[in-house]
Amino acid sequence: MVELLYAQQWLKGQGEGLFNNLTLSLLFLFFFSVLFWRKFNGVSSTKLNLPPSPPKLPLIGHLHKFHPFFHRTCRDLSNKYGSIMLLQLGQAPFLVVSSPDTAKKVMMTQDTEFADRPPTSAAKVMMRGYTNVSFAPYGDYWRQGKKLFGDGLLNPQRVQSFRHVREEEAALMMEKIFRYCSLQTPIEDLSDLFRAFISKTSLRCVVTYTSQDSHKLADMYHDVMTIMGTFSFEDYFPSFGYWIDVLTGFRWKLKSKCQENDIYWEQVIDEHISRSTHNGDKKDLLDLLLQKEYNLTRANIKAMLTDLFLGADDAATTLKWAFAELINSPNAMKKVQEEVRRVVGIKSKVHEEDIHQMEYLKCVLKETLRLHPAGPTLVPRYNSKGAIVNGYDIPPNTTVLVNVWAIMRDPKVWENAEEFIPERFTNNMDIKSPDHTFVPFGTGKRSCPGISFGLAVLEIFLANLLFHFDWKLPGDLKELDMTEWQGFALQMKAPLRIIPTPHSD
Ligand code: HEM
Repeated sequence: MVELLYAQQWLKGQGEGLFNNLTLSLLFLFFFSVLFWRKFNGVSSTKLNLPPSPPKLPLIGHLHKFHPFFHRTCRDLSNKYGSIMLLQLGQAPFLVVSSPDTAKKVMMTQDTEFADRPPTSAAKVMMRGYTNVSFAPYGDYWRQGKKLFGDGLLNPQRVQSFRHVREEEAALMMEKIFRYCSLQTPIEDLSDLFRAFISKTSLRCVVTYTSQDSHKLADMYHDVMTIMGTFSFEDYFPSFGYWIDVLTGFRWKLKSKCQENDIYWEQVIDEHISRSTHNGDKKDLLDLLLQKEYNLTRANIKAMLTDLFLGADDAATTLKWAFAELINSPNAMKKVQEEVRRVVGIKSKVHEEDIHQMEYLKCVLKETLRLHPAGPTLVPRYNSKGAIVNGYDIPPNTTVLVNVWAIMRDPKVWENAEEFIPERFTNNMDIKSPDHTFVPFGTGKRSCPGISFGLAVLEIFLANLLFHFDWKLPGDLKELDMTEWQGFALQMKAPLRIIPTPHSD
């Protein structure tokens, strides 16, 4: 029972407001678990050479060990049980990989064996039966989707073609901040502006024209990220968890977010179709997705659009961390501002060609992604068939978490691993290091296709923020609170409350 109380504490942290009926739910959980205990633990695993695993409890397996932050608990357990470790979370087996060598096997060498994604209740609903790219089962549909994303939006040539959109939106965000300066009060949360303007930039790249409100989109996706990261009983207790999710209100919340999302995209698509019959706008990604030859239904298209805006939210999250790290590291802030201002010189704003000369700015972003990867255990992988890794048997239908957060903070690999030191990247390390010690976007078949797009957005926004303004914390505050908050992405919990002053030189 003590263990259930631990679990209760943990679950409470996962989704505020969703667990009013938690006690009732846990009673159900206990009742059903007793019923299913024999069935799910009766399977003999004695013949298999399974990876090491901590002692587990009946019914809930290792669930009780989980502090709100998966990646931190996994790192602590891996320090004790090894860099490849099998956990049982409720009824679901999880493989946790925490060393560069084993990560390379799972993501590259044995890529095809682990190229699926696990079924999760949130992705099933939000992604209309896994018909987006990031949760699509490995196969032809996923391949076609990833290619369409590349051709229409994400390949380097397309990313380059959207340069004017990024520059315009960055300039608009600066205008907005200039207006705050005259008020002489702190901006309550600068990261709200990051999300709004990055979403708007992405929306303008995906669909050349829409009258829909992009600020609404930013808020909507922030909520989607939250609900995608909320604990679902069904994911851990597939045989009965659905009904507990109904009781807790999770299913209702999921459906209503999905409907809101649906209505938004329906309007964008309808408007796009009626407009493109009347004028000759340049073809955009939405045109491509609507082409008959690809056989995509409206539901498929909406799922794919959802994918892209989760990526935009990741970029906004990364910008917030980068900015916060700079505020807390005055030396790094001074150095990067000097670089940006030297390169831009007497021009009135940052242009993208300037960025090529901003080596330290790029180091700042890499160091941010090392310490605060948006996906600390990546998007989970899944093996539909049994596999062997490092001589261990991995049972079929295991969810695989590659703990890149732990790998990128491993003191055996990184000197002063917990400190923000952008200089460590002056060796021009690639954004995917071949030895797998630095892999914030994953590697292999399921790696992030949005790297060029995401980095281009981050660089121009950050450079502008550093060029135009000096920044200080309100009152006597010396440092920002860097406490994490885990939704679908790893976020910074505290708002970015800060005072801008226009830089005049
Ligand atoms: C700083 C920004 C971003 C970060 C840190 C990030 C990170 C990631 C990570 C860790 C994964 C999982 C990789 C794996 O499982 O190996 C991923 C997948 C993905 N990302 Fe990104 N991402 C970012 C921006 C974007 C953007 C801007 C887009 C699109 C507009 C995007 C689209 C995707 C898609 C579609 C997938 C799924 C790929 C697949 O399953 O094949 N991401 N991203």
